[in-house]
Amino acid sequence: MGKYGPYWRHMRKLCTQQLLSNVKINSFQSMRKQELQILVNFLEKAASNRDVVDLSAKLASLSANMACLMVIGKKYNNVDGDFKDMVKETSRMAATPNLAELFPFLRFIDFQGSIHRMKQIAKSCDEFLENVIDEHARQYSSDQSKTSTDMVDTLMEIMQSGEAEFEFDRRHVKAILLDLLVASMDTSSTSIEWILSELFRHPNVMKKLQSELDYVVGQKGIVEEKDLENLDYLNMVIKEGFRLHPVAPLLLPHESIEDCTLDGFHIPKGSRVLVNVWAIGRDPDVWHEPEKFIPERFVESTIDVRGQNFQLLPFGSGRRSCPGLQLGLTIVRLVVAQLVHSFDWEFPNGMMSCDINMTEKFGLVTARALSLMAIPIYRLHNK
Ligand code: HEM
Repeated sequence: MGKYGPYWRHMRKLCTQQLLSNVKINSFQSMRKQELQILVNFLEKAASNRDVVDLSAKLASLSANMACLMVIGKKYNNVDGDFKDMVKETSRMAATPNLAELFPFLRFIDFQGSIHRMKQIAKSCDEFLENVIDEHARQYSSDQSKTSTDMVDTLMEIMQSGEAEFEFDRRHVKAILLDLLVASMDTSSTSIEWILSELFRHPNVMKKLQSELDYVVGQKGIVEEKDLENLDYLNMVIKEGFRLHPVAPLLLPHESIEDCTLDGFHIPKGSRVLVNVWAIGRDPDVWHEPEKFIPERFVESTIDVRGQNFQLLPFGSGRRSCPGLQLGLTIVRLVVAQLVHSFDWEFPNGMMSCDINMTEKFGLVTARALSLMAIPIYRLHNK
């Protein structure tokens, strides 16, 4: 979301107060329920056929559909293919080391061709978002009574009302839309994949979580968002998953805004600072048996993921921390709870759960290197 300053502060305030507030997030609750139900129906069918499911692909599609419905009002599956490629390419390019940052003279010859490619992508994104805004404007003029639904509607209302405290036109709307889409698409699904992978590898933890779900949710089958606050063990599982697998292992690059000294190191103002939250989460000076997945370590612990406890920072901390934390946490907790409550899981070719490959693929969002493949077994009607 750009460099820290008055512009950034206005944009951040707009995002947190208008787009990612609890009221706004709750207004998308039924959409989340509907999308999750589509996945559960698919998995029930796969269970009756004993089909192997590519959970990574299914979760990516669920999370992208939720993000696109919320931001631009249509499913990712119905968006044109060019846009999907652009989003993937933007994340890939953002994670590719750029030599021109170390050797500024290379910027003029665009040694890696990245500047040229970024300009092409920016142009295509711009065209796509212009179309999205035009479509919304057309719908609005043909149906004045339409109440605000997706985030484009909200942003256009702010733009047209002229009530923004700062200059706010189409350029700003497009910038916010792109940020929200890129930031929300892969983060939730990748977190869910890692947490499920750990649960698959730890059948005792899985059983304990299913017992909690049976007790709190019962046999009604559907986990409601209001159930989440009563699922203490689920919360521990989620924290432990984020500790071992923060999806942005180096957060986003930060910049020091004043000179400071840290552990005897002088860090001049204007330095690029990368915070290795992956290493912090596995630091043996901070965590007992850090490589092991033990949700019980959070029993009677006040450590949380919201940026107050520096040993666990999957969403960053402070003014640049993730503004989508509440939404991201809701989606991750809801989807994990539902998939664990409705199904037991087996693995293809007689593979044992302890053999699930946990290799990481480095990127802006660090995902599993190999897709998570599993066979769902519907468990509720057996009880
Ligand atoms: C489980 C899901 C998510 C995780 C783990 C996550 C994690 C993060 C992290 C680590 C950062 C960088 C913080 C830093 O550098 O200090 C970030 C930034 C950001 N996130 Fe999230 N995020 C998630 C979901 C979302 C969602 C759903 C949205 C919006 C709909 C969102 C919007 C953003 C934005 C706009 C930024 C940039 C903030 C800035 O530049 O100041 N995130 N996120």
